[in-house]
Amino acid sequence: MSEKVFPKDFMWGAATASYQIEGSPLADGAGPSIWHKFSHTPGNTYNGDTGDVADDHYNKYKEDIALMKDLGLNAYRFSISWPRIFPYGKGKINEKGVDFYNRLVDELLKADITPFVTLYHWDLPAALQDLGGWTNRDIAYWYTDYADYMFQRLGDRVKNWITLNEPWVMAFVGHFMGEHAPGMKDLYASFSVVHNQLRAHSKTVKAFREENIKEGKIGITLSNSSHDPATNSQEDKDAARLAHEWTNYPLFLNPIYKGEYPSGIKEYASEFLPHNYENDLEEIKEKIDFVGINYYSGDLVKADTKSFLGGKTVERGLPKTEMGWEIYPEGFYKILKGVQNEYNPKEVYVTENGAAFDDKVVNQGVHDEDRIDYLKKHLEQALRAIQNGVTLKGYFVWSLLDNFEWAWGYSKRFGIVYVDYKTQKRIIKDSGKWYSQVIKNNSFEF
Ligand SMILES: CO[C@H](O)c1c[n+]2c([nH]1)[C@H](O)[C@@H](O)[C@H](O)[C@H]2CO
Repeated sequence: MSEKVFPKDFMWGAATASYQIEGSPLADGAGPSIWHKFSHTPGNTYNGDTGDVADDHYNKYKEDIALMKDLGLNAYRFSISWPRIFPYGKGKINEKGVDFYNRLVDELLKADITPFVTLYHWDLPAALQDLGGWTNRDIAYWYTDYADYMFQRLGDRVKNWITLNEPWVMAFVGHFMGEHAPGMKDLYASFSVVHNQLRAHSKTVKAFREENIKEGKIGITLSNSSHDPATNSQEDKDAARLAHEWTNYPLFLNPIYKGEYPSGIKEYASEFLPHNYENDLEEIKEKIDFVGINYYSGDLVKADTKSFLGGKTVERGLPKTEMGWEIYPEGFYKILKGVQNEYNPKEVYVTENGAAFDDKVVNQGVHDEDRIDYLKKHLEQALRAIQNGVTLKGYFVWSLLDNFEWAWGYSKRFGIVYVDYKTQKRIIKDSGKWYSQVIKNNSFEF
């Protein structure tokens, strides 16, 4: 393999999520999600932004798939909105919600674009939150029933399934920091949410196996930030290791692959884990087909007795994106290599990588050289990972379209396609044109 070309059949895609792009959250019988309620609660999002319209993808999906085709994508990662299917989370089924995703999948296949479906990207049916949401052990059954229903309805055409998107963010940003829905601030709740998501994930993997979906594959997508010790001191090294075990893939892959939480979590955070959690570990340890890795940035960790797990992040003084995240491509390699070394997954996909910059339309174009530079530097590290034994099979840029960036509303743009929210006009940014060339050449050098 030439040193700058990705393997033959490497998958090139883009990623989105239902609440961030679809709009029409209550259309055609859909029930409210916790993000519908959270964004409609004053003070929770920038400018009071909500997902009521977003990119109007619910109505413009055919136009957007035509855009994907123009860009040359051969895969597309999107999420299903659980409350469109089960308006109350369980029980009554909303056929019109199922129809939308049937139409979306059929249109993707017509365009020769492989669908990669995320079953859960944070938009929990609000009715289930009223029952405790992810803190209620029964959610493992509610979620598995929802997932299994989707396998039955779409499994003849959708072969690649992701159970959960970034369970760490759901658990800690949503239940400890309070900055995401459902807006809780309870560390015990957070660790119960970690544990119940793992139970739901593994029950769903079992249900997936029983559905016997021809050529089907199932995995999980995990958030990661490369944590390096701020100094060579043992205290900083220990703090960086704990931060890695807590916020990155080990918190979930250790139980899934090894049947136990990471050693640092057991040693320093076991009081927060649910009572008798050990009884669930055997069931949680369930083989998956691939690991999805999300990566955006890295940081330094300094020992700090006042911080949770004894560490706080400090900056390196590197250039930052519009999110204030330092640009650290080498961390991408470290995360990818670390996953392979620690768990040796059959397949790895980069299910999100991208950057927000202050994009402006100039002469009907968006000249986002900073995003091209970010993407190129990270693709170099992804190829380096493959050349060093990582079973990386595909890359999904975040995101196809500028979209609703959670608590930041529409103030942060991650798309390779610009969205004018007043007119809903799409403009392919220079980074989108560049990415199209990457796909055509299977390389970031052309
Ligand atoms: C530290 O970044 C996280 O891993 C992360 C970044 N992002 C994500 N997770 C989410 O999966 C997306 O919904 C966000 O839109 C996207 C951009 O913020």
